[in-house]
Amino acid sequence: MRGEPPLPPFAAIIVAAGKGLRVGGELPKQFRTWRGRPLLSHSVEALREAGANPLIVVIAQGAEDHAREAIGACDDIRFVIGGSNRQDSVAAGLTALESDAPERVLIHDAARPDLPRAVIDRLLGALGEHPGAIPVLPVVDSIAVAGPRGTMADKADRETLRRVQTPQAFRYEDILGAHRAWVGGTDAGDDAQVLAANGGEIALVRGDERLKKITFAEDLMENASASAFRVGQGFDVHRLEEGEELWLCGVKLDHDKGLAGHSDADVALHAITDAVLGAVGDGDIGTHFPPSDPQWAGARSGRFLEHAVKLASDAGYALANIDLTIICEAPKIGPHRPAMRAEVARLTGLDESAVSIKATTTERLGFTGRGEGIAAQAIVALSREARS
Ligand SMILES: Nc1ccn([C@@H]2O[C@H](COP(=O)(O)OP(=O)(O)OP(=O)(O)O)[C@@H](O)[C@H]2O)c(=O)n1
Ligand SMILES: C[C@](O)(CO)[C@H](O)COP(=O)(O)O
Repeated sequence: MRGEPPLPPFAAIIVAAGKGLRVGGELPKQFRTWRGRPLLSHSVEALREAGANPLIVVIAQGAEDHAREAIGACDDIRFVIGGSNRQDSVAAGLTALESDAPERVLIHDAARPDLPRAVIDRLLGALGEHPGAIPVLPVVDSIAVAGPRGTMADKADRETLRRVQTPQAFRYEDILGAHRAWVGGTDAGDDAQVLAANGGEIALVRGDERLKKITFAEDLMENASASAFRVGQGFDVHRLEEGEELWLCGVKLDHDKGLAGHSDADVALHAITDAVLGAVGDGDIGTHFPPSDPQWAGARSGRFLEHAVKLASDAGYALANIDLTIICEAPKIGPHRPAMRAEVARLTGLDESAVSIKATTTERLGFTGRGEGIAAQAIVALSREARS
């Protein structure tokens, strides 16, 4: 606990059943890494620390494993399967609380990971007077109403407008009744709109800029707007064994020994892949392709690198250059350098001039010197992709 005084009892629902289409990528944004750990885990921790009980996390069908992995120890959390839109997911969470019948409930987007305790305090405080309370921020830009042909149709008075965040706080019976009574047809933008449509008055309390919603790929990157470049480094070692194939940079080399590993053990591509993942702060090769997973047995490592480059692109970054060093006594890398360079360029979409492949020995010292294994290290630079 952070040492703040206890709050009156309240339940909480975190909706995390969305697809994260605007962020893109295979893994929905709530399970992606933000500030070093899964996005979902941030709101879970904030609400847990504030004393939310029960704490419901609404997830999509089939997402249980991702959710458990994201949250870690989760005996105190109830998972509920959500619906095809946010409103249905909230309704599923509210229904799951029926037997608990809490007095108050906070409804929060997993997509808003930085949840200050002071906002929770303000919201619950406002519930003394009102059946609902939401955190809002002023609008600081002037507002244009867009017309059908991409021209300005009208202006709006920003003084009366507010940006609405979550969590949103409600008296449970009121918000449950309002969701059940909803006849709005189209999706409500949020739960305050659902309660207001049923006659409930909503208090506006001060929100917090930190509660920004992660909506686009660049939002996942800390200080993304300020960071035009990213740098990552990767290092890997594989054992040389007789009877194995030797793959380096996606090229098969003739040699009396090959590298052993779960995949094709291409130590050079593994180092580059880890460097790319490091540059975007998205785990390492084992996070995305666990050695325990049989589907990666014998896999071509080019797939790993292509995936890492795609993740970087999803995060708004393009590879700028690669500098790789392969450390071994034999085979000689020089004769294979052009083929390796061409293959790495093909896998990453880089021009060959941006792919440097160097080799060195360790003067017969250590495991590489004794020919027991090959090591590789890579540094990559990424630059921000221009987005419209
Ligand atoms: N069927 C849905 C859709 C959304 N959400 C949740 O509602 C919150 C706000 O939605 P949004 O930011 O739009 O997330 P997504 O719907 O996942 O994003 P996108 O619209 O880009 O697909 C998110 O925490 C999301 O997981 C949900 O629980 N169930
Ligand atoms: C609920 C919400 O976060 C309040 O601002 C917002 O309406 C969610 O919108 P989305 O389109 O589902 O991201």
